Amino acid sequence: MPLLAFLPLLLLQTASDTPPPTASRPPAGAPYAMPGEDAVDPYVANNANAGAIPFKGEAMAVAFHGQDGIRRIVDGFVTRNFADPVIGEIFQGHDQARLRRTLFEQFCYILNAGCAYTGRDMRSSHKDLGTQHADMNRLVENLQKAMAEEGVSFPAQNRFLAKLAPMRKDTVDR
Ligand code: HEM
Repeated sequence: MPLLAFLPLLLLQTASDTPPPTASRPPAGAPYAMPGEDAVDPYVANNANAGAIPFKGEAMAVAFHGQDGIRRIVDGFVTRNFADPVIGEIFQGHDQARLRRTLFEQFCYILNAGCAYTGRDMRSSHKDLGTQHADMNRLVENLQKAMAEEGVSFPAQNRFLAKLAPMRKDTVDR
């Protein structure tokens, strides 16, 4: 009987709960930089900055082993890029902590694994890097190695790379 007495209260509380944040928009007032990261010039956070429309459904998130898998892939990818004998130099002096966070958000958002992207758009974040097509190819190889290490299937790897491919025009100079 006492339990029944609480029932309306419980129902009322559930109904008035605010909906959970969705992957469709960044949290309001998303900060430009998180603690432990370098300051950056102000910009408007928007999922559109991620540069691609997310996959629909859960298949790609599952293929990448959810947020934990995406985190491992991004960590492997960033570590490889900074240590790379060919393109590593381009990354030196850039904020590795920020890159790990924003790349994770971007991949997670595009793979529809439940994140919002709060980083900068691809054109403005790459405008002063002077990267070339060969650098991009090398970067893609590093991503392929990181995805293979996580055990992502080749079809799923290729679907993801096809989503990123159009960003070449914004991230590469010539
Ligand atoms: C599809 C291609 C690419 C994607 C999706 C991508 C993604 C990103 C993201 C999400 C950021 C962080 C943005 C922010 O700080 O708010 C970033 C920054 C950066 N990217 Fe890329 N990137 C791509 C191509 C490249 C290439 C080809 C290179 C060089 C080989 C490169 C080097 C860098 C560097 C050095 C930064 C740090 C810039 C800074 O500190 O201001 N990226 N990239």
